[in-house]
Amino acid sequence: MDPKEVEIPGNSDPNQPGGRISHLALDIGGSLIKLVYFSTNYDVDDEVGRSGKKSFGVSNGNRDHPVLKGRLYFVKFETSKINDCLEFIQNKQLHLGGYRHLEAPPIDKTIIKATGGGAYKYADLFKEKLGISLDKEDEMDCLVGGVNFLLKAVHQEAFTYMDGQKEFVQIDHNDLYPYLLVNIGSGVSMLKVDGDGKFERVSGTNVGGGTFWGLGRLLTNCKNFDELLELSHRGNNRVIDMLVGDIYGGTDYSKIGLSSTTIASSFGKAISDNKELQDYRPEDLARSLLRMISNNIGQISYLNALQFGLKRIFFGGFFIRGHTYTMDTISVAVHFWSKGEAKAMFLRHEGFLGALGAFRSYDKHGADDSLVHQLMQPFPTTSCLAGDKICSPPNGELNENESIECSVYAS
Ligand SMILES: Nc1ncnc2c1ncn2[C@@H]1O[C@H](COP(=O)(O)OP(=O)(O)OP(=O)(O)O)[C@@H](O)[C@H]1O
Ligand SMILES: CC(C)(CO)[C@@H](O)C(=O)NCCC(=O)O
Repeated sequence: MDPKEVEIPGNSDPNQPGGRISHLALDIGGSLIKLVYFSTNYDVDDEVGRSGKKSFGVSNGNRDHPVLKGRLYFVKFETSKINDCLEFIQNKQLHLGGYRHLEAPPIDKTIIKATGGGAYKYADLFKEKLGISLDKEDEMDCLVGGVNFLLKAVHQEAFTYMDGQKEFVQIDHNDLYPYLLVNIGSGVSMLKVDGDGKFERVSGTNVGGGTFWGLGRLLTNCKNFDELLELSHRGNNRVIDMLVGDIYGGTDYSKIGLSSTTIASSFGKAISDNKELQDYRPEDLARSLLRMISNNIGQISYLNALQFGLKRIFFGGFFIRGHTYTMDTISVAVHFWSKGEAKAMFLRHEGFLGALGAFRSYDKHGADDSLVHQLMQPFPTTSCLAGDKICSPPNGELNENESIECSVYAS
């Protein structure tokens, strides 16, 4: 794209008098649509500028673009409710926050960065309903771009979770690579990341978040994902999982390092209990299912980390949902299989990696890493609650309905 052919317009944000929205990016996945957008109350920022002038190219002397100070907003919708998402974008006029091809025919003039399979599947719908074109960015590129951005720019983004203890991880920018990124969406992608834009998708599994939600819904009749998570929180997996102790008469199988409480076979008790589905409590079914899927992903992740000699594994994707039991199970699996050698880490903005990567790609043609050049500690806001039809996570760990204070360059 020739920078001369485009402009990034600002438009009014009805929720923020005088606010301007200058960028919107989408990640349209198999289960969820994620939106990231930037909004500012200020016009061109005076404070950061040099020589008392408006801040053109402030922190990067090569740039001759104004700097806008404002906030990044994070919102999500279920993909099956894409019409709610279109309505939200329309109501807030977010679709004007892309870039414009000045010479394109009217229907192709406004362009929004988008990633995920839905950027292909729903391109015509976006054109028909909002009159915008989706500029497709590769999903894996965006995931890696999103994580690297978060790890470098956001204070207290990554943390470990084990035995009920959450600890933020200090990221050394000079010692970040290589690492394994495990993105648990509907399906799971595993990427070995060696640098910014330097990565390989080394593995994946079809047993992921979609499997948990899909099977869980069938087994428990839950009506939404958070209800299923909430159920799992209250359940006891031992009711339905077959443990080593169930097979070994209550004792450990210590010769091969298995304690009596290790799950020998997920859902294994169902073969001999002589019970029907309705005889099990939905709580216990949900717990066994969550544990089975989290364990499996933890183990495959560890095996990939082992194969490529990686000690750090970052887990992202909306399956995790900041849910303590999920994180605990994944961490224990990684710890168990790696004998404490590898470390599972989680991300505060876990579900927005791809959308953030797409957001960053607006700056592809600019200098270095300068679209979002200044970030502060994220803190909660209520600004985007109105458009989000999805409840907050059960443990109150907000990964949506949050904003990050930041600055962007506008063309
Ligand atoms: N409110 C929700 N509704 C549906 N699923 C949810 C919700 N919250 C969390 N999830 C979980 O998150 C998963 C989707 O995660 P994510 O948005 O990262 O992936 P995706 O982009 O939709 O999938 P993919 O990348 O495979 O296309 C769901 O499959 C489900 O397990
Ligand atoms: C197909 C994608 C990449 C779509 O996001 C994801 O759902 C996934 O990685 N699924 C796992 C596919 C596999 O590697 O078996």
